[in-house]
Amino acid sequence: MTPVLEVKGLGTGYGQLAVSRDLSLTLNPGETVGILGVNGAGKSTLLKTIVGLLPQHAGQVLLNGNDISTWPAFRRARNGVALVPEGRQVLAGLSVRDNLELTRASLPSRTPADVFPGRLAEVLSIFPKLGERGANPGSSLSGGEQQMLAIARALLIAPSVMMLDEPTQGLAPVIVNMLKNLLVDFKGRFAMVVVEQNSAFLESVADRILEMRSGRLIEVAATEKI
Ligand SMILES: Nc1ncnc2c1ncn2[C@@H]1O[C@H](COP(=O)(O)OP(=O)(O)OP(=O)(O)O)[C@@H](O)[C@H]1O
Repeated sequence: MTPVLEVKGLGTGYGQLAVSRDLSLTLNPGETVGILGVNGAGKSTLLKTIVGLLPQHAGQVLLNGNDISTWPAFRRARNGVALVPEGRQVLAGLSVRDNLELTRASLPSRTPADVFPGRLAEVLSIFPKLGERGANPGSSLSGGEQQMLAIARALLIAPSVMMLDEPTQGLAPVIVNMLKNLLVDFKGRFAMVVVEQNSAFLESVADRILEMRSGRLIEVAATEKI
């Protein structure tokens, strides 16, 4: 089976600063991998590098066997690499509807006109609150609703791999539970990489858990207490 995502010997960092030197990660279609690690370990840097928001220092990123290392972020998104960023990154001054509409630009240019509205209807059926609040500014949403909006945007590109950066951060336990059920529901439809500090959450959604230590990814048993 060709992995949906393969990261080989990846070096990440900012300018002269190296964060990780030799990261490897293989993700099979539909697989969910969790990544734990202390603050500053380089988890967000890894996700941003995979989606093309940061230049890689070394190594390769392959999507369905194709080397996408030199592709800009928009091309990776058009080919199904989605990021649900840390802090949601909802555009506070735009309406909920416009936050969703912006994702239209992330679809390949030859996408038939009826595809986006069809996907939007499907996404709003998963998150009806976003439809009800469509005209309201992004800033009016609660933390949990903003997280749903961030996930909705990622779903609109029909991801083959969705990366979620600390999705439970700042959410009430009842919302974390809803989020857990949502991700469990997504499992198998597309691959996911979930970066989290909440190991119990990862244990309930991930097929396997890796820990980032000293710039490397180390496999840990799903049941091991971190
Ligand atoms: N824009 C930046 N410029 C320079 N260094 C940065 C930048 N962003 C992060 N770093 C540094 O890169 C390292 C890894 O940060 P990163 O945010 O990837 O860690 P993380 O594991 O995601 O931690 P957290 O859980 O706190 O988000 C840290 O030492 C951090 O200070």
